[in-house]
Amino acid sequence: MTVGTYMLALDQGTTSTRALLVDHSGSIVAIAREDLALSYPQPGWVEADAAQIWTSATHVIRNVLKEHGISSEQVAGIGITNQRETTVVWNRHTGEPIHPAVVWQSRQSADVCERLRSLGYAEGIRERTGLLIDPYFSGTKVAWLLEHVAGARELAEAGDLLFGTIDTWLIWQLTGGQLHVTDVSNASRTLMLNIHERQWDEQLLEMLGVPASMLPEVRATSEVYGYTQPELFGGPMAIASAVGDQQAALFGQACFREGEAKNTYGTGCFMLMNTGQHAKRSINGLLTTIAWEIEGQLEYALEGSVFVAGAAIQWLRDGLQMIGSASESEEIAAQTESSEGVYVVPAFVGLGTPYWMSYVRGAMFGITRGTTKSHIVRAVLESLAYQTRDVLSVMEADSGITVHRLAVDGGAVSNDLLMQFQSDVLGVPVERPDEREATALGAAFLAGLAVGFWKDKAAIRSMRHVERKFEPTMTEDVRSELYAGWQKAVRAAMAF
Ligand SMILES: Nc1ncnc2c1ncn2[C@@H]1O[C@H](COP(=O)(O)OP(=O)(O)O)[C@@H](O)[C@H]1O
Ligand SMILES: O=P(O)(O)OC[C@H](O)CO
Repeated sequence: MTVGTYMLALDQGTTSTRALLVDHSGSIVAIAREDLALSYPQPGWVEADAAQIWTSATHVIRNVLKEHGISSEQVAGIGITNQRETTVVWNRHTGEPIHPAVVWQSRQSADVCERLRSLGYAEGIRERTGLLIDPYFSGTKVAWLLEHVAGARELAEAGDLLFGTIDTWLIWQLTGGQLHVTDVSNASRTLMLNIHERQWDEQLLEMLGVPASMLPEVRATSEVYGYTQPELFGGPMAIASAVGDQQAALFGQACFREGEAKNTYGTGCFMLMNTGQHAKRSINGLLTTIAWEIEGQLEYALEGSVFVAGAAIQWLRDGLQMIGSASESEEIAAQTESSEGVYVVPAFVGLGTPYWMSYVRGAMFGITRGTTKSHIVRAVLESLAYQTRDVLSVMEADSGITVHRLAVDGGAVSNDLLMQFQSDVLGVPVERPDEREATALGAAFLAGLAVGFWKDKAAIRSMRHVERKFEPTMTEDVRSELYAGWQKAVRAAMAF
């Protein structure tokens, strides 16, 4: 069935768009990347340019093919993976977005959330969507756009507007406006999908004031949806998967069995545990989400979402200019053996799992006259690890499964100091795979299954190898004391 030599993964993340070629052995043979600018028009708001996201996708696909002398015929299929929840609303006739993309981190729909809460919708929403009422999710962002962009409501009612998460926006563009589709994993992040019935929920749409005509068709995670316009890349390529980036990483880490979990350290930090065919309900602020649908089989996951992880390192670099590059954070943090009582709570856009407090903002504690840049940089790195411990504790409590090793991936896992501290603060070994681009691999694998590039999950699992295992070396007393300090810092930030 397969004719191509490579799978192409298009990884559209919060801070960059990347195209990667993956060969039959599961190795990434080429990467092209373009960084993206975000804007922060008001405190707590985060927006992106949807047109720039699309053009960056065309650039990286063209570049990865060109730089490696590969034609579109040599590509067996494209797997798209994307930052989730980020919302684009555009005019179906002109293709023009009516507003910048509202990024997943953005808090501008906090008032919509207050209203939904005050109307007593929390329990129903939780039950149907597996999610909570929070500005994080697309549905409240669409409601906000329809309420705040002049003329949007009328256009939406007339059927002239389309909604999409980034997968939908890219597929619509790649197919010249022929396909308006999404996959179940992305749809399950919108607050509009009933995750048990696998369809848009009319009552939820009514609650949010979103006309059904705006919504894409919901498809499986691994299937050929259509083909790219031939003129874009020198010939058509099959679009064979769309998948939310965190679910993609779960797949890329071969967490196929119930109870297998991974943690991805990118802009945010997301821990997902496969729960098989059961949509497991959390009582501690985890989300229940669809992992993927393959050959008609839906699988679910529990998720802990941390809004600010690598973004805090970018803040050190761009906001405070304390470091010259993200990787320099390791060298500077290593100048001190400990953060000496300094804690940074990077709640720039509120707190996600397990707190879900949209109005909390960041804070720093424990500063003395002796505090230096390296203490602060170290405390920021440590905050990624503490937030992960917050999530892991509730993941174990809600799933009833003890995590004996944590599989990690994402941009920040190249930081050895962070990985060692992570293992220490969890008291659990941390396993870093040789191929750290688990998100892109997951998309390539899912698309590869759809076009017969790989036979099955067993073939995929055999391609995953651990590069380095970080073992805990800290004593339990030190671990408990440090973590107690973090919990105190979070409580203080929440009280501010
Ligand atoms: N060596 C490092 N130490 C700490 N953080 C890092 C390091 N390298 C990259 N990062 C962080 O990782 C993030 C980029 O990871 P990536 O997985 O590409 O994110 P995304 O998909 O969210 O755009 C950035 O926020 C960056 O600050
Ligand atoms: O851009 P990332 O990789 O941090 O992912 C963002 C998440 O999908 C948001 O839910």
